[in-house]
Amino acid sequence: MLDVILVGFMGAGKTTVGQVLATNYQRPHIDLDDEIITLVGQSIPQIFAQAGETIFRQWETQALQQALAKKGVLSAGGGVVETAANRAMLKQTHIPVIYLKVLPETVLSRLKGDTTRPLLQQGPAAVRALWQRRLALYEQVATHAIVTDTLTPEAISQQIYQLLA
Ligand SMILES: Nc1ncnc2c1ncn2[C@@H]1O[C@H](COP(=O)(O)OP(=O)(O)OP(=O)(O)O)[C@@H](O)[C@H]1O
Ligand SMILES: O=C(O)C1=C[C@@H](O)[C@@H](O)[C@H](O)C1
Ligand SMILES: [Mg+2]
Repeated sequence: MLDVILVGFMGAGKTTVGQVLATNYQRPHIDLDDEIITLVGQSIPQIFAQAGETIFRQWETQALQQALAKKGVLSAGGGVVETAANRAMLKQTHIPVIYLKVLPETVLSRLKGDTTRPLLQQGPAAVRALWQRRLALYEQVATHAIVTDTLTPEAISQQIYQLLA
């Protein structure tokens, strides 16, 4: 069974913190975006460009289903909460779901110049609107939340460990 699932907006640090947690506590690390890339055999920008977001979300649901049966630390993708079936899976599981909270300003600063996230390419106003719309969705699925804007990945990893101890 997984130990913990990390959710939150793009740039919240799910991948970074998941790697630190997994290394520190000698657990496997699973990144849902990497699982999708392996499943489909294409990069995320390629999937969005060729198949579109709706199909990407279907792959994401399949990857989540598979990941929930694995062991270790799962870093979700930022949009995992977009799909009702994913929210239901996250709410039903007994695995702790940690919401890494981050302000849009922090996201925009951390991900300035990023070209790997298709939903960031529409500019700051669109990112802020997406962030606002998703707020309640992360709250719905989370068992715990950590405000991460001013914390290092190491400090966040330690807070998660303490929350789960
Ligand atoms: N706590 C932090 N403090 C400073 N920078 C951070 C922190 N966490 C992550 N970053 C930086 O922000 C960027 C995005 O981090 P990361 O890829 O972990 O985000 P993510 O939540 O996995 O995003 P996505 O939803 O797109 O998968 C990286 O450059 C990373 O180094
Ligand atoms: O927030 C999102 O919708 C996304 C976040 C990334 O992790 C990737 O899953 C993809 O770029 C979509
Ligand atoms: Mg990530």
